[in-house]
Amino acid sequence: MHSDDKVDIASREELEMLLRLFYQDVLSDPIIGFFFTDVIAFSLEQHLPRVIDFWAQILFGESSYQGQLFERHQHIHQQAKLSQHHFSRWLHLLNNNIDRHFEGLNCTKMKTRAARIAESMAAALEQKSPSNNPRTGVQFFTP
Ligand code: HEM
Repeated sequence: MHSDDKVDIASREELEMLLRLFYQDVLSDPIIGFFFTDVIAFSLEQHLPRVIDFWAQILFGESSYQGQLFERHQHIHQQAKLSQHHFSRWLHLLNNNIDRHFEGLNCTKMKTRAARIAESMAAALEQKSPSNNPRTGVQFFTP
């Protein structure tokens, strides 16, 4: 579907607009909202600059992101398991917000990269998960 009133994500201002809408959905979401409201003491205003840096690096080639992406999510995962259906929901909300407001190459890039990062993050967390492996029955941590 082509729409003339949509533009590509081309600046930090547009990233901020998109991410504010995304986190508005995330925070009130019945499936993943609790990670942000109950599991982590989450502050949107503290989080936004880091997440804008993160995406500006991927989309605009800035070298702005200084964070610890995996460690942050591993910390969450240790308190409440981040499962595949949480990642699917997160991606769904992101893709929805991108498609509702923007259109173009950076949109495709953001959706593709998000899916790839989510996949590798989920796989890495699963490996370190403090639970039984359902496929092999191997117990990684003794109670
Ligand atoms: C179910 C999926 C996810 C949940 C529930 C989730 C939740 C969170 C939460 C609660 C934080 C704040 C952590 C803190 O302040 O200590 C955070 C940080 C962050 N998340 Fe996620 N996240 C998910 C998936 C992703 C994915 C797939 C990406 C990237 C494609 C991502 C990118 C980020 C970034 C860049 C930060 C900032 C990290 C930093 O401070 O350096 N998240 N996430």
